[in-house]
Amino acid sequence: MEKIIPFTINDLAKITNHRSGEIKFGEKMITVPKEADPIAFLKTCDAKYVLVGIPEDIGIRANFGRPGAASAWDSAIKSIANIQHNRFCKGSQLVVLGQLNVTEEMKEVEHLDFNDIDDRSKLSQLVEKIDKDVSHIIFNIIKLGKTPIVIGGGHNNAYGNIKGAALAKGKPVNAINFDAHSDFRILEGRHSGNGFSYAFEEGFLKKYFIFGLHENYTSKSVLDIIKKIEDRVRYNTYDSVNIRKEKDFNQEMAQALEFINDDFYGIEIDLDAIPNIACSAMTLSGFSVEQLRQFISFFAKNKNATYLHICEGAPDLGEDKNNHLIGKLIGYLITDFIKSNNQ
Ligand SMILES: N=CN[C@@H](CCC(=O)O)C(=O)O
Repeated sequence: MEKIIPFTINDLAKITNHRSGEIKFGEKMITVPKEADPIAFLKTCDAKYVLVGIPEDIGIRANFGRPGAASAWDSAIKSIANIQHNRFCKGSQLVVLGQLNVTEEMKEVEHLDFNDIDDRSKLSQLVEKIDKDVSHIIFNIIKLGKTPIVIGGGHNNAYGNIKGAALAKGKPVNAINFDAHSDFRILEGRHSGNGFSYAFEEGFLKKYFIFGLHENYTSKSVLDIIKKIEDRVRYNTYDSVNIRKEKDFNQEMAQALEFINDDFYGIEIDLDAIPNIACSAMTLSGFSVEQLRQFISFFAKNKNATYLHICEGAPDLGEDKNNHLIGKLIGYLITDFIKSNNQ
C-alpha cells in the first residue's frame, strides 16, 4: 500500500462543514492513524467499506479523450464528508483509505501528445504502471474481507479492479458495467477503452454484462467479437430499453443479475452514461440519475457484489459555478450502494 497517500483525520476535519445539532459523515468516517500500517489497521477495523481515490486521467489521454477525470476524487470526498450521518446510513461504516499517488505520472503526461506514436506508447505504459498499483490495492482490501469503493479516474481502472478482485478471490470474477461504451476494444496498448477486454484476455474476467450500450457508439467489430463469445459477454442497449421500449429496465436488471450471479462480481459505473455529466465522452442522451441509483441499489443487494467503481466523472470539464455536483452525485451513489449492500 506504499502508493497510497493516506487521508488523515485532519484532512477530513478541513473539508467537513460542521453545524451544531448535526452529525456529518466527516465526523464519523474512519481514517488510518498516522503511524499505523494500513493493512494492519484495516484488519482490526469493523467498517466494511474502504474508500479509495484514483485521481488520474492518463487512460483517457491514451484513448484520445478529454482529460479532467483526475478531479473527481477531490470533489467526491468533499461531498461525502458532508453527508448526514443518521439512521439511514452511517459514516462509521466507511474507512477513507486515501488516494493513489499518481503525482509523478500525471506530471509526465502533461506534454504528451496522443498523435505522436511514441507519446501514445508512453501513455499506455503509464496506464500499465497504474494497473499494477490498482490491482495490488484492490487485492489487499478484498483479501481482508472488505469491500472497496473506488472513485476514478478513467475507466482503464476497471482492469486493476477486476484483476485485484480475481487474485483475492483466487479465481476469475464477473463484472456488470453501466456504460454507454463497451470498453471491450482491441488490445492495442492499455487505455480507458479496453480495460475489460484486457481483463478478459488475461483470464481475470469470467463473465461480463454491459448495461445500456449506446448503439451509435459501439463499433461493428466490437459487436462481432461479443457475438462470438456470448456465453461470457452479453449486453443490452440504452436505445432498446429507454427509447424503443422493446425491453423493460427492471426485467433487464434481473436478467443481467442472473447472468453474472454465478460468482463474485464487480459493479462498474461510467458516468458518461448519464446525460449532462461533465466527462470525456459527455452526452445529452442516456439513462437518468434515478435509473442509475436504482441500478446500484439493485446490484449492491447481492452477496456476490465485491466492489463498486465510479469513474470518468470530470468536474474540471464542468461549469465553474456547479463543479461540486459530480461529487454530490457520487455521494448519492455510494450511500445507495452501502444502504443496499449492508442489509
Ligand atoms: N471509457 C470510455 N471509453 C470510450 C470513450 C469513447 C469516447 O471518448 O468517445 C471508448 O473507448 O469507447
